[in-house]
Amino acid sequence: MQKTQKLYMPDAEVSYIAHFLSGEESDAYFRKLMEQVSWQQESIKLFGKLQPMPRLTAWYGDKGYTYSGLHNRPQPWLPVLQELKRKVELASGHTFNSVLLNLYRTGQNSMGWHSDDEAALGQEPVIASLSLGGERKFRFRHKTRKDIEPVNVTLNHGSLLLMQGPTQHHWLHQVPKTARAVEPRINLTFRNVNV
Ligand SMILES: O=C(O)CCC(=O)C(=O)O
Ligand SMILES: [Fe+2]
Repeated sequence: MQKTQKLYMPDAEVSYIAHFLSGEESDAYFRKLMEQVSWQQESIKLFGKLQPMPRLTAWYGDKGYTYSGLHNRPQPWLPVLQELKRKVELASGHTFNSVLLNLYRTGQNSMGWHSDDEAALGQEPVIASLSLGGERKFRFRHKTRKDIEPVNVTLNHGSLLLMQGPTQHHWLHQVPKTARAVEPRINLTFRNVNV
């Protein structure tokens, strides 16, 4: 059942569909993506030093795009990614021309605080984030208002999180490390990139 839950967040528009894909579908997509995606170990510049990113990534789509200071030439769509893109487009009512994939191999893999506010994503980007595999915590924090509490969502196997409207202007998000033993997790963020 695709029940949409609206998160209560001022200055944002975020909704969550916990059971976007069935358990069986989710298992099958997880296995296919582990196998078929060309996972890369990229580096990021942190305090002037090149460091390996604490996760593997891959980029598929129609156009090139700069992300975390890296210019990635996207790889051509795989059939499995086009299939997922179609499902996400139907559910969200938006179209997408690229997907960024993240593979968090252990609880020590993570993503730091950021917002997806690169110019190439446009003024009020719609970002559809599909999660497969181990559950991880996803945190939101308002950029300027200290009176607003951070928001935590557990992104489960087969869930879809939709961020749109002014969300990226006003909020940061992260996937923190966890000391718990967690299964590997794949996240796909579908985006629209204008070049
Ligand atoms: O793994 C996630 O849920 C978050 C991914 C993300 O924020 C991003 O790719 O920009
Ligand atoms: Fe993000």
